[in-house]
Formats: sequence, C-alpha cells, structure tokens
Amino acid sequence: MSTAVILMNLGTPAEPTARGVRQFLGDFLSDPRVVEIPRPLWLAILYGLVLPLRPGKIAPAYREIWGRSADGEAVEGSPILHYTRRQAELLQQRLADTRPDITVTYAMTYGKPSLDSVVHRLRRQGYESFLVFPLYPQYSATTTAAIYDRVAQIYRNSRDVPDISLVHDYYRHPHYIRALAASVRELWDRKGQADKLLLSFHGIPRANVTKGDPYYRQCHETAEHLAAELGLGGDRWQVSFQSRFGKAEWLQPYTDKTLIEWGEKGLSSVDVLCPAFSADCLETLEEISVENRANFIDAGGGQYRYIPALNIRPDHIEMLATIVGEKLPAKPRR
Ligand SMILES: C=CC1=C(C)c2cc3[nH]c(cc4nc(cc5[nH]c(cc1n2)c(C)c5CCC(=O)O)C(CCC(=O)O)=C4C)c(C)c3C=C
Ligand SMILES: [Fe+2]
Ligand SMILES: [Fe+2]
Repeated sequence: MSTAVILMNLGTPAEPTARGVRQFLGDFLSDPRVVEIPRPLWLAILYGLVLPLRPGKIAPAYREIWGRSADGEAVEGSPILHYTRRQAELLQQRLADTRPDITVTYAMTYGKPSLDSVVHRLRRQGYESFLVFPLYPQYSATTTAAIYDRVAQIYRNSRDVPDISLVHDYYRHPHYIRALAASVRELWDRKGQADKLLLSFHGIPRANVTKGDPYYRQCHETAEHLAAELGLGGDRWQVSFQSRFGKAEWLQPYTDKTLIEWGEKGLSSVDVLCPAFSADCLETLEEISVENRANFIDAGGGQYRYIPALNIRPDHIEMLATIVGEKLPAKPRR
C-alpha cells in the first residue's frame, strides 16, 4: 500500500495585494485555534477593523518579499509557498531509492493548496495511508492543533476514514538541532562570531501558555539544546518572541524591544536566528531582516546578521527524511 507524506505549513496570500491578503487573513484569523477571544466579540473586531484595515497596511510588505530569499535561492512568488514546494520535491528525490512506497506532496493550513483538496486528489489516485507532517518544530495549539482540526474536519462525515498518522513536534530532534547549529557555524566560520546570538521564535499570547500550551517550554528546550551544540555560554545568547498581534500580552521578551535595548547599549554585533520557521517568509524576511535590523541600528547597534531558515538545506531535507522514516518504518521484505 502506498503512503503519501503531506508537508504542511501555515499558508500565504495568493497575490501580494490588499485583496489577496484580505482573503488569506479572513481564512487564517477566523480559525478559533488562532484567536481565542470569545467568538462574537472577535468576529466583530475581525470584520469591523482587522479585515478592512490590515490588508492595505501589510500588502506592501508582502510585495517587498515576493520572489525574495535570504539564502540565494531563486524564489518564485511567496517564499513560504516556494520553499514548502521545494522541500516536498527534494524530500521525494531523497526517498526515491530507499522508500519507493512513499510519495511526498505539500499543503497549507490556510489558502492554497488546501489540505482538503490535496487529500481528495490523493484519495482519487488510490492512496489509503497518509502522514501529515506540520513543519512546525515546536508544537502549539495555534499551529499544529489547527492542522489536526483540519484533518478531523475532512473526515467528520466519512465512514471509511484512511490510515492517518501525524507528526506532533521535533523541537529537540538531534537532526533538527544539528542542522540549526550547522547553519550558525557556517556563518561563524566565514565571518566570525557576533557578540550575541538572538533566537527569535514566533510569539503566541501568554494566556495560551498559562492555559497549557507547551510551545514556550519547547522553544526554550530548542534554544538550550542549540546553545549546548554550539558550545555557547549563557551570556552569549538569548531567546525572544516576535510577531506580536493585538493588545493582549504575548510571550516575552519581545524581539523588537530586545534589539532596541541592545542597540541602545551599543552592542557591536548580533546574529539573529528564527528556529520556529522551517521556511523563510514574511515574518523573517521582512520583520526580522528589515524592520528589526533598522530597530537595532537606529538605536545605536553595530552589525546585524539574519541567519536564513533551514529552507532547502541538505541537512534539513535529511532531517525530514529521518523523521518520516521514524514515523513510517519500512516493512521487512518477505
Ligand atoms: C493572531 C494571532 C497569531 C498567532 C497566534 C500566530 C501564531 C503563529 N504563526 C506562525 C507562523 C507564521 N505566521 C505568519 C504570519 C502571520 N501570523 C499572524 C498572526 C498570528 N500568528 C498574522 C496576522 C500573520 C500575517 C502577517 C500579518 O498580518 O502580520 C507567517 C508568514 C506567512 C507568509 O505569508 O509569509 C508564518 C510562517 C507560528 C509558527 C505561530 C505559532 C507558534
Ligand atoms: Fe503567525
Ligand atoms: Fe509580523
């Protein structure tokens, strides 16, 4: 029986226009996993304020990153979509000889290609077994569980539900930690070590963690393992959280405030790595590489270097192949 591996990431607008961003944010921000404010209040805010105003503000940032990369890869359209497609192609090539029983494809939680459309196509092609692989190293209900919900929704009314496995997290998988460390070391070998390494993770509301989301703990464990792998003392690195949205408190310390403080103290150099992002996207290419670079330098900081996401690095593809092998062990030949 053939199995399909579906690599999944968040999603992105179909085009870098206010209309494209509105459609994407409408789908994304109406998911109760993403925003936990009581429904009637949140829907009033979403349709009354966010969707009329935010797309016009964010679309220019999307235009800036459209076709852009941080690692020299020629990118077509939205970087996150491009990298997810390439990750699937390269993982398929990597598994071709050893696991001919596995087909690799990709889908997005919001926007296109939707998980729904991909699963139905695969089912028509005869696949009866799936591994849904969220490309989120750290589990959060806002991301990973949102994908689990989509899987459950697809089959809610089906009698014959296929064999589905799910990847939960890989925040301290040795291959993940080693790939992150190698990406940092490659920069240090070429250009030397900065004064500080900032590990900036996407934030979530603090209340989500208080209510039981393990994301904060997993981010810190990733950081501790990475620092140990790099042999980095506690005074040389720090964790921070980026991409705050809305008025509530999110996980702290905030990336933008940290970089402004470091700039004001006259820090001469900083390297920034975003371990929660398996592909470069708006949040890394714009918020980290452009906005926060300016925050740090305008506040008086020196050199600022953004270290790209793992994207299509061979060690990242190898890590994906290893996790697939662990979830789907090869059956012994008879
Ligand atoms: C509103 C709440 C949000 C939560 C909670 C959240 C969690 C979260 N998101 C990612 C990864 C990505 N987010 C991206 C964009 C993005 N995120 C939010 C809001 C929340 N994210 C918004 C509104 C946006 C869109 C941009 C904007 O309007 O500011 C992206 C990039 C997509 C792209 O097109 O490039 C990624 C990737 C994680 C990992 C996470 C929780 C752990
Ligand atoms: Fe986000
Ligand atoms: Fe952002």
